[in-house]
Amino acid sequence: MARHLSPCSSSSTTTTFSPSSFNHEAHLSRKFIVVPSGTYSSTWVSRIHSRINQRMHPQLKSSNGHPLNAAYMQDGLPGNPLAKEHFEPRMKQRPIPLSEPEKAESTLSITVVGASGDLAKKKIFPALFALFYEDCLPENFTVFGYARTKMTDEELRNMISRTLTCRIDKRENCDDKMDHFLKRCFYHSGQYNSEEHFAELDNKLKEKEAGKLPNRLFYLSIPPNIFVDVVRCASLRASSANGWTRVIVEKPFGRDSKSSGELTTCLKKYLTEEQIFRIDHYLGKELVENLSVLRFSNLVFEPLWSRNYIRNVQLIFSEDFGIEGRGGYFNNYGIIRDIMQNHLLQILALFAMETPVSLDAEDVRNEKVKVLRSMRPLQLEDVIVGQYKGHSKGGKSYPAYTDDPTVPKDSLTPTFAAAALFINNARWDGVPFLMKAGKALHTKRAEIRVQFRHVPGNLYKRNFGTDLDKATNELVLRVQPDEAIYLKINNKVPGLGMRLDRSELNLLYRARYPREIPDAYERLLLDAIEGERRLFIRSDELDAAWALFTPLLKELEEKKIVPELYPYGSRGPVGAHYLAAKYNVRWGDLSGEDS
Ligand SMILES: NC(=O)C1=CN([C@@H]2O[C@H](COP(=O)(O)OP(=O)(O)OC[C@H]3O[C@@H](n4cnc5c(N)ncnc54)[C@H](OP(=O)(O)O)[C@@H]3O)[C@@H](O)[C@H]2O)C=CC1
Ligand SMILES: O=C1O[C@H](COP(=O)(O)O)[C@@H](O)[C@H](O)[C@H]1O
Repeated sequence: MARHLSPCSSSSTTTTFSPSSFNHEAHLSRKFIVVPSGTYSSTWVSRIHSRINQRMHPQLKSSNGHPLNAAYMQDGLPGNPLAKEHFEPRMKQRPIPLSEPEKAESTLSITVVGASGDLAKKKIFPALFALFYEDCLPENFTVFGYARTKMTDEELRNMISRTLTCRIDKRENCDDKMDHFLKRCFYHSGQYNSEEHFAELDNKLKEKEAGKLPNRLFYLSIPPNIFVDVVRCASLRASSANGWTRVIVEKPFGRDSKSSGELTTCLKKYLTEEQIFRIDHYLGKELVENLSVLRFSNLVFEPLWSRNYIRNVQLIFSEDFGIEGRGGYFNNYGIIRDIMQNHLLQILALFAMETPVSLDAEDVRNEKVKVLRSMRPLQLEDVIVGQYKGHSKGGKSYPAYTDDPTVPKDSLTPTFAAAALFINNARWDGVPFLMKAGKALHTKRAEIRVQFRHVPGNLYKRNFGTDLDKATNELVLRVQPDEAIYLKINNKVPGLGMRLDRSELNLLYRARYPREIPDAYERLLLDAIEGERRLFIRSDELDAAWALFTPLLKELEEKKIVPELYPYGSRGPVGAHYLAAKYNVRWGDLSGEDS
């Protein structure tokens, strides 16, 4: 039966051969590939082609520019329990005979550790279903939930089913797809530090894998204090015997340079760097992915991408809700660690990096690290912090941060911060990169704003009035909501006179691409499954990010800097305006002129 066109397939054509009699692993092991006859879908064909390419041309890229399953060739470096020397020969191009398990069909098991939690329910299971729905998961896959909560398989399925949704354009077979997906979901209850319980999980996984080549992905959707326990137990008792084993680690990766370094050291007792996928879900967002495309594939942008033409860059994150019971985590971290040190800094690095040698993960991450290591140390006077206070509006009252039962009454933890950062390199010398992140503000939004310099000797400056800043071009990448890329330009108002206007050249995603945009977790899960690391954080990137923020965070804490209070639902503390003004910048999101 032919399948629907999937985003995981590159074309909708149908090719002919018989799936039932075709063992693609066995075919990959042959030097010459014979395609049997029969009817088969393009999805499967493209997967097979990918596997053939991986085997014969390890440097080939998939159509989206990703290296094809690069990690499949790199995983399993020797020296720890999860390392599989078995894979070492795959790194070399030579016609070696495959072992029996390699010849067998492979399976994928995804274990969501912390399956009873908020992130698992809200994001991970729905993302896995979306991948299944789009035919992006391998034929043989199993999803396991693991947590301490006692639950049956059926109860897990009920829990998951409440948050599954189908892509708008394919609703007709949604229920069937959900049933199929849920049948592949299982649950194992266990402690996070029990090798015995992970050995039980291993038995269940083996049962489902049924002797096929097992690849295993663990998603650590748990609080950070139990990361190492889980990695130890999983690596010793539940790693794949002869396939790959990878671990996705959720943030926070420590709370400063020291704790992050310790975490990395502990994880590396059990995992190689190649097996660790540190997730920053902002890197999986559509508009963040598009940042490099916009810059490197349009001649009109790249030449302008420097201090010569750019006045300042703004990275803005705001949420219109408060902490809402997450104080146990948040109060120990604060907004700088929660958003700036990772999400916004990652965007900054992508924005400012030099052209990488290629789109390979290591080439891109090398360039990002260079930017991070070129950052000027952050000064306390270039940062302002805030905390939301209670507020009543329209008969409704909104709580202060310290009203939350999970937050200590005397907490100084910032729920808002703004900072001016600089990159000490030739391209960006003197250009302020302003970051702003806050909870309980007037709007939910994430965007990248690029304000360009004035036009020298502008012929039309008389027509702009006194505020020439208002006449400069501004490029905005609205990451969310309502994804868009727009460029503010000056144009003439039609008519006989010479009146100038500000307009937007607007690529509004919902107008141009009516299809639903995949969630960031979908992209990142798929990448981890394919062994693509470009959108995951390498340990030296992490070190550089912490090296930038740790001294500032220490100073804020040691000096007990009191955050400026701002009302729940407001535009944030006024200090953010003064900070921007210090560098002749106005926050673009507060200008009120965007459409
Ligand atoms: N929620 C979100 O939107 C985001 C979360 N993250 C990160 O993802 C991870 C998971 O987040 P989230 O799902 O919100 O976390 P939860 O607090 O919901 O925890 C997940 C599961 O871990 C177990 N757990 C919770 N606290 C403890 C504890 N103290 N000791 C042992 N087990 C515990 C619980 O399962 P059980 O009791 O059944 O064992 C819980 O269901 C965290 O690292 C978080 O920082 C990152 C970005 C966004
Ligand atoms: O990592 C985090 O991100 C969320 C915001 O993610 P988004 O995709 O909804 O923008 C934030 O609420 C949370 O505090 C933080 O830990």
